[in-house]
Amino acid sequence: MAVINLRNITKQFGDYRAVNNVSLDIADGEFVALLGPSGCGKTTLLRLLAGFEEPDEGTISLAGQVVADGVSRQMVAPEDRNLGIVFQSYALWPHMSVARNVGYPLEVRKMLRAERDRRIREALSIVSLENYADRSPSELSGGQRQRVALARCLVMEPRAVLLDEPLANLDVHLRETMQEAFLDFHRRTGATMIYVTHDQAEAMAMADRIAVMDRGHIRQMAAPETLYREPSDQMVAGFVGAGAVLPVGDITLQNNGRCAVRLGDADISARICARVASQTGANDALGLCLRPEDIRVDGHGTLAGKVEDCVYLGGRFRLAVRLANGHALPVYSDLRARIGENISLSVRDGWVFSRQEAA
Ligand SMILES: Nc1ncnc2c1ncn2[C@@H]1O[C@H](COP(=O)(O)OP(=O)(O)OP(=O)(O)O)[C@@H](O)[C@H]1O
Repeated sequence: MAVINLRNITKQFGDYRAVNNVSLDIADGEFVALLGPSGCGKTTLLRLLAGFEEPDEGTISLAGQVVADGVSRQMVAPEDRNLGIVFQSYALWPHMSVARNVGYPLEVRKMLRAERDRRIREALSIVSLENYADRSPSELSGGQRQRVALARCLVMEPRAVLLDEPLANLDVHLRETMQEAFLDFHRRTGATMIYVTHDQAEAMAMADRIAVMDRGHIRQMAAPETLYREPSDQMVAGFVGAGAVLPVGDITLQNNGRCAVRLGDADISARICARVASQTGANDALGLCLRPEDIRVDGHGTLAGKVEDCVYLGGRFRLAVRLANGHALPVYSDLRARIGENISLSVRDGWVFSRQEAA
């Protein structure tokens, strides 16, 4: 499976830059999610990779072969890129059995029957549908249909599998089951996978790395835990995970990549992004990202707030707390709290970063 390289890719529709100077390297066998709000350019980036769109600038290489070049206008056709594609709509033939749907791309290529049947059996087994070969797609659930679509791209032994919001049509329960199915597929095939979604939980659950996109740019590309703990800017901090980004006043640098931040009456010790550590002091360009698991409801805490909402999550409560400075903070608590109750919080960690966009 392939190494994929995008260099300075730009795609313009009229005077709107749907993809703006994007560079991206995807390793062999990696599972990468393209995550971002509606209209940020995820699907356009996937379509550029697939060959359905031509870049205005930049180059795309698959396993070292240039397949699109914005300067020379060199383009390898989608069918010659050997990429498997799974869409939101399953695009199965309703009049063909599951097995024939899966084997159809091989039939088109005139592959011999015996080899075709072997590959169909193997692909159906990978997606755990070996007992459904003779059914018609109308006799399957949405999740099973999506697994047929996965098996169909697998028989082609593609360089990589591109998935465009493949779970968007499924209900919440089935989405979780299918996340397991995709992870299992990834483990068993070692395929390079590029997965478009606007659902951060889905991206976090599956991807080795996530590229967070916003208005045509990649804001940050990192492992899910790095995006969550160390977002590079305000957009990423707000889009990935629960929590709050608060403006901070005076910041004093400490040792070991940490700093002291004044927030209301509380002094908080937080981690600080190396890139902005030189900008400490009174600085309203810096923000403090607080995640709920780093905050405790604590009679001795120094950060004061008032409970505005309390929701039972099973095992714990999620409180919406309004701080004296007017900002809202999500907090987890073992105990139920009354709406309007004054509570004190202690903060054991936070992350200070630049609120300005890096790009
Ligand atoms: N063929 C096209 N012609 C004109 N504008 C387009 C075309 N395709 C996409 N766009 C515009 O480019 C921008 C990015 O679209 P894209 O489909 O890549 O976004 P997305 O992040 O996948 O969004 P969604 O999650 O809603 O599918 C949007 O503003 C969209 O309207």
